[in-house]
Amino acid sequence: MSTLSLMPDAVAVEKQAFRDAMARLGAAVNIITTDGPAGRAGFTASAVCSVTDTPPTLLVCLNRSASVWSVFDANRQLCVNTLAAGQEALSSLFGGKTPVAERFQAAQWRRGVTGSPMLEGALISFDCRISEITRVGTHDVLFCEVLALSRSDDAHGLAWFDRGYCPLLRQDAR
Ligand SMILES: NC(=O)c1ccc[n+]([C@@H]2O[C@H](COP(=O)([O-])OP(=O)(O)OC[C@H]3O[C@@H](n4cnc5c(N)ncnc54)[C@H](O)[C@@H]3O)[C@@H](O)[C@H]2O)c1
Ligand SMILES: Cc1cc2c(cc1C)N(C[C@H](O)[C@H](O)[C@H](O)COP(=O)(O)O)c1[nH]c(=O)[nH]c(=O)c1N2
Repeated sequence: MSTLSLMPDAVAVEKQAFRDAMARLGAAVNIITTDGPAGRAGFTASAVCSVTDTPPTLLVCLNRSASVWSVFDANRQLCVNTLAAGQEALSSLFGGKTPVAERFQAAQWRRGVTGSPMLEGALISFDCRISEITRVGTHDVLFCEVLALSRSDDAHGLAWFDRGYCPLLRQDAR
């Protein structure tokens, strides 16, 4: 077992060391979608977490160099579709360089209250308005107020861990 010691006088952690470290944090896999005046777009994100329940708010980190960035920035509404086990191919499609129309052709969608595409068969979908955006380094942190929820009760979860997909079994299936 190797140990990486963090020296008190360390000035910076290299980008690759940071990514290698972050690869050890398992996270849910989400397809973030939007539709509105600037058009429809979607991308895969693991950088999603709960902020507060009053008002119900989560955050999504979006790289400003992503082709979809300007669409999210203009529409100011989005849907976080958390993937279920078995939806790995959709994650790869929305996480690659595939044209946006092709990404959406691969699944069934309906409209949430904001008009953003909600994924049929998602583990859970959070339909949101973007309440605030903060710039940090290369990314925008999108704070999203949750306006509506839609869930699948029978599906198992999916995690991104160690640069690969891992199914997450619900308690009653273990
Ligand atoms: N937060 C993000 O922007 C983010 C998160 C996960 C994956 N990705 C992208 O998906 C692809 C595959 O990722 P991977 O996990 O197989 O290997 P990787 O080595 O690129 O990333 C390992 C981990 O580092 C973090 N990370 C990667 N790129 C980042 C970035 N630009 N900003 C902040 N954190 C970042 C994520 O937690 C990721 O799981 C890469 O192109 C990566 O950039 C981006
Ligand atoms: C598993 C996984 C997880 C993430 C990503 C990829 C994958 C495969 N990507 C990258 C993101 O999905 C990708 O850059 C977009 O699809 C935009 O790509 P284009 O610029 O449109 O080709 C990503 N990007 C981002 O800005 N925030 C994130 O949290 C994540 N997380």
